[in-house]
Amino acid sequence: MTPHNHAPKDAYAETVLLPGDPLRAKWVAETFLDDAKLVNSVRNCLGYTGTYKGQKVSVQATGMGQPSLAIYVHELINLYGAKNFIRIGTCGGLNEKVKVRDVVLGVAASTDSAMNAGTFGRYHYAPHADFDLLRKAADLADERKMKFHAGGIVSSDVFYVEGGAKGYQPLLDHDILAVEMEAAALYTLAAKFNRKAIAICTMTDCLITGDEIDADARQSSLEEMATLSLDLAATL
Ligand SMILES: O=P(O)(O)O[C@H]1O[C@H](CO)[C@@H](O)[C@H]1O
Ligand SMILES: O=c1cc[nH]c(=O)[nH]1
Repeated sequence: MTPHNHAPKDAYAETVLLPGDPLRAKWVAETFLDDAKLVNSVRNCLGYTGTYKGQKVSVQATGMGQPSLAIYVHELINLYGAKNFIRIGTCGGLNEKVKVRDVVLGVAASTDSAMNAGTFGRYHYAPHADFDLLRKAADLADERKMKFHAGGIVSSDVFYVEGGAKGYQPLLDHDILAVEMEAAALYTLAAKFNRKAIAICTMTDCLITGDEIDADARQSSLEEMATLSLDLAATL
């Protein structure tokens, strides 16, 4: 038990899906898991454990931004023994080849966050996904004939970036596909504690074209990301 999580020590599975949004955690648990039980509701940052295709799986909301995610993931690793982390997020498009509803596998996560500066000093550490998870996720997406992209993303500390897409110009110039707000901290923590992590995100709004997911399509779009991630969890 911690100030952020009142679940007992054995409450979580080794594999944990991590949406930012607590209601996405609830939706995944109630829609796709068998025997889902609420294990954490501190601050309404909901966490559930159940089974998927016979495999024990958890889903824990992280809130928005790297400091918030880092609290939940640090505790999941160090107090709850979690081993594999699959972020299931939304992201903004930064590249015209990524269309609304497309899934992005975050191979590496650049960031403007100061969180790693103290740790790495003069180095610019490159937070990256686990290769095993990445390869399995890409293979599963291919099997489903899903449209996905694998490449660099940016974990931004700022949602409302000055100038919109133009505010990301150096990243646009270096083939970054999308922006979200948590993957860099997740990848860094996973590397530090020898765990596996990947961010799988659905593009909901393109900062270049202004295209947005429409309300009707939102659920079904996130469903592709959720079931791909659960199928990945079932292989671990
Ligand atoms: O949909 P989630 O997982 O919350 O992810 C994205 O959405 C939030 C911003 O709206 C940030 O947390 C960003 O990373
Ligand atoms: O962080 C995010 C997530 C979705 N869309 C954005 O523009 N930014």
